[in-house]
Amino acid sequence: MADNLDLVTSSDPLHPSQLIPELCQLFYQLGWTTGTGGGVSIRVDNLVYIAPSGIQKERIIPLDLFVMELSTSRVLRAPPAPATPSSCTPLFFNSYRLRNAGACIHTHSPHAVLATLVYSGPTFTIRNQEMIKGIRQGTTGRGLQNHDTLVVPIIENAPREDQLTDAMAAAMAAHPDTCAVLVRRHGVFVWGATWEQTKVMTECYDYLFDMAVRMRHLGLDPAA
Ligand SMILES: CSCCC(=O)C(=O)COP(=O)(O)O
Ligand SMILES: [Zn+2]
Repeated sequence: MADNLDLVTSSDPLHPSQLIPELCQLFYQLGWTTGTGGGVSIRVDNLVYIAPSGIQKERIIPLDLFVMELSTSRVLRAPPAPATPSSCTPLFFNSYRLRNAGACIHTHSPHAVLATLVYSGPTFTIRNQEMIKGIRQGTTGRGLQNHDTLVVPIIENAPREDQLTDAMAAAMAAHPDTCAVLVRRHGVFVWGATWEQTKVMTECYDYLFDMAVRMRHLGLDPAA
């Protein structure tokens, strides 16, 4: 395969090849992408930018990135072997194909994981919180109101990431307004129209997961 180095070479700080390493470093500091876990993917039209699998995400550089074609799943650009694309690639593709997302962020945030333990059922629910206003309604793209009820589906973890693909797609179909899917004892996937919207929503979701766990610990009902 031709190296297609031009796909990951840019001096523009807003180019996906520059943004993904920067965001991974930022998210590492938040405990979202430690131990090689979690990740960030960005789509520009038919091009999907993906980090390599099993690599310390906070040390990624533009030349480490894969570029894939959304319509065919073909790899257009790959770093030297033995690198492979993130094992979360089919889950990122769910957000692009089923929601036309512009970016997808996967975190292993302890706040998200704890929320999936405290909420033992198939959904996480919280209402009447200011930070809910940072989340958008999936179907309309409009921002939610603070008094709206936020529902995030929770799917069960699996030994391999690709085994989560169908369950994630089913949860997205059952919850057309959600912009996130929690994976029990694992983390969360958040998507949005742009990387900026996706980052903001991931921060708000993370805050709300933490808030709900703390409220329950205090005997308060986050869904009340
Ligand atoms: C200790 S990380 C286990 C794999 C995982 O859940 C993840 O998010 C990272 O997968 P990748 O293939 O992108 O390294
Ligand atoms: Zn993961």
